[in-house]
Amino acid sequence: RIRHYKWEAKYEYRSPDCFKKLVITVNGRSPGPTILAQKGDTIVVELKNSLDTENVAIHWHGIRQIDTPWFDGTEGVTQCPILPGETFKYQFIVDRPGTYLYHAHYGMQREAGLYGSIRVALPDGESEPFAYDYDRSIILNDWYHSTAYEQASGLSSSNFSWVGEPQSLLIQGRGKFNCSSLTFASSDSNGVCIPSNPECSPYVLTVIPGKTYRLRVASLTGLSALSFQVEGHNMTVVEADGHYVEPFVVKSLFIYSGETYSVLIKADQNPSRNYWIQTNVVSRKPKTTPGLAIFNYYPNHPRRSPPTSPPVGPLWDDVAPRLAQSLSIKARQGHGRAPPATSDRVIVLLNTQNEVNGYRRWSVNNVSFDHPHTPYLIALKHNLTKEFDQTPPPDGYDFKNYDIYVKQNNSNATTSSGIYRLKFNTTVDVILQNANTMNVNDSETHPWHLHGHDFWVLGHGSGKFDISKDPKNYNLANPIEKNTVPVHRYGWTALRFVADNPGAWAFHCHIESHFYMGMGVVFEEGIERVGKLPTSIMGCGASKGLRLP
Ligand SMILES: O=C1O[C@H]([C@@H](O)CO)C(O)=C1O
Repeated sequence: RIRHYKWEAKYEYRSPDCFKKLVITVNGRSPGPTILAQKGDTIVVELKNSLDTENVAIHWHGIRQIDTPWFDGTEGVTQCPILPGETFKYQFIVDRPGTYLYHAHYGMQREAGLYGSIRVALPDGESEPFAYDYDRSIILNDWYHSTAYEQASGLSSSNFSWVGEPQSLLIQGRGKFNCSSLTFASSDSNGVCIPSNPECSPYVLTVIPGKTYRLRVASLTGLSALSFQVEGHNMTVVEADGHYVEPFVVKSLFIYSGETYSVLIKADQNPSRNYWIQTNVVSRKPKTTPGLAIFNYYPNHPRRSPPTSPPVGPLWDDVAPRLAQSLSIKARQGHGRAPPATSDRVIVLLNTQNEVNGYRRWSVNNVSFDHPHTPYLIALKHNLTKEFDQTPPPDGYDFKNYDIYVKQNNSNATTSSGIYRLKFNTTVDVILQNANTMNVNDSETHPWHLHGHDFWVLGHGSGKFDISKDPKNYNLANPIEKNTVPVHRYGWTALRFVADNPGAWAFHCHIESHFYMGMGVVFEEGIERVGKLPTSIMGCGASKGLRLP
């Protein structure tokens, strides 16, 4: 079946957390419309860029784009940006059931509000390996009052200015900023922040007592790692990034930017009242008040505040329960695909914060990523070797001498547009190695997202990865497949994937500012197998004058 969508991306004034600012909407909404499809469907999105003075591109997060690597929506990697006034047609197959996302993938544009859900159902006649009565989706986000341009300019200036902590947390596009904390006097009179604005009334999830809900929870935060809880209710985790999870029960779910989970929640509490849905920041010292929504037991009034105070989430600086959750996520019995038993290549990626020529950057193996203006896919396919650095970045770092626990001076970092070229159909292990930042006693959580693939998560550990020892403890029996995974503070995460999807694929930290500051790489595989590129993705850099056969 073909599912045809006509979308228009536009800047509009909105007050998602009561503070009025320009938001990118899709057909008037942020989050945008949900794509509802069935496995095997073809999705066609005709996207009109009505941003007037700004380019756009949309990434279909978690969709592998098999046979359509040019519609991955990653500006600079798989396509040229879509110019103002133009309409671009994305067309791809959703080949797997599950919970996915879409969002802008141009500069720091995702932060402006262009994002939404993709929900792919099983084919007719097939059913999930768990039972539920109703299916609901929510996206968690963090929200800044500064624009993506202000943030990007601050990050890329030699007089570095960090984006800081977000002003609020949004649950399905709704949050609450404390308007009275605004310092400029005219705020209320000119309508910049109005606490009673219905746009910032809390999201309400209405449930029928006794019924079980499949809640698809996703995070697209710009910065924050989150904990998510429904007051007084347990959650059974059953899906992660489109794969069935061996069920486990949590009181709070840790979720990192770019991840999706399905949890089952039974409305089995006292039905005469409502409950809080709460999300709060973990891993960074929170300066943002928790986000709240209402878990409304029908027929209580949906706006009736729960009689209790919102639940308190886990301690922000306690890494142990987050690592424990990461280790609990395994493929559901009888459902996972087994990974290859061995790999052909091991790439260790050291994650560091660096100073490069006076600019604050993030790097992997001391190389800070800087993508060119001719998209890699086009440059590779058409042999435009001058368009990016032909020297690949290193497969490792100085394992012996690098101390991941200390603040380094990192004077040796460079920027590069070089990419990893993978032999087609080989098995690749990637070890994400975390380290100290440029501040003493500081290491951050980074959620890494891979385009074009799912990977098996073979292990997580604390400290420095030891190649002679740690692979012996890999989970090869029932590893979960995901497309986004965190590397915890001072820890490591081991992944395995098969380079079997011809194209050029970004792999990057899903923290918007970190990717912008160079925390990413690109993998190429099987470029010779990529079919004729559509001309619609061209028109920038050296693809402008390209003479096509
Ligand atoms: O990239 C970052 O920069 C700041 C801080 O390290 C600047 O000193 C921070 O918290 C980040 O995540």
